[in-house]
Amino acid sequence: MRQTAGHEKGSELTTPPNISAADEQIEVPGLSGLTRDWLSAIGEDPDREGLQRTPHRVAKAWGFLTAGYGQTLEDAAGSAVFAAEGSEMVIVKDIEFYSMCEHHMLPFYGRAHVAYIPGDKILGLSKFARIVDLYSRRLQVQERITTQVADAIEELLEPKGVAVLMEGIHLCMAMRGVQKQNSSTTTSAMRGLFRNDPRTRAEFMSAVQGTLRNR
Ligand SMILES: Nc1nc2c(ncn2[C@@H]2O[C@H](COP(=O)(O)OP(=O)(O)OP(=O)(O)O)[C@@H](O)[C@H]2O)c(=O)[nH]1
Ligand SMILES: [Zn+2]
Repeated sequence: MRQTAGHEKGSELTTPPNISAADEQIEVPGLSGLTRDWLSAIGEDPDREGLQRTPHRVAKAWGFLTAGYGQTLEDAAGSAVFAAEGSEMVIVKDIEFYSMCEHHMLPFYGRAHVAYIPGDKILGLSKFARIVDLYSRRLQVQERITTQVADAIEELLEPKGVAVLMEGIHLCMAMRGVQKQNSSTTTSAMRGLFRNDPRTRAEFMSAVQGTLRNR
């Protein structure tokens, strides 16, 4: 796996390892040359004015879109595990995500909803979004992101239950291939009480229901 250090980060190595706007400036090594070839392969002239800087822009954009490869769960969320303050369900909903499908390298995007029931530990709220980004910013399938987010929360918090629900729109199904503009895909991972107790699952589903696709 590519590491952040391979991104020619230079003096920025001292900055916190969170994904930030600075990551956008880091080119994936070697990608600009490949992008030049790609442009030629599709019949473009990589030297025409509008495309001259495109290989570098693409290499930077992909540095951002795949920044998750250079991060660990500890980097993303390890600093904000605290002693529990209660044992009621916590729901962080409407976390937008953007990812790239591993089959076509085209975007899919949507919203993630994450809930857990604490055991002895709780997590800083922003870290749920950081965990979603950590696993979205790679080549992915939606099911795997969903499972990885649930696994990560279990690993960090050992909670009584975890629920992750993701709704995604896949451009590989809209702008090419089957060309279905209105379909969306929902994936879920239910663990512990969310799997075993129908009332807990129902409480979560009703909390996130209104937010599902209506756009
Ligand atoms: N399960 C799953 N499938 C996905 C995801 N993203 C894209 N796909 C699917 O991956 C499949 C790849 O199918 P293939 O038949 O190998 O590729 P293809 O000929 O380009 O397929 P079409 O998209 O049907 O034209 C397609 O059905 C995509 O819709 C995802 O996140 N999860
Ligand atoms: Zn695809």
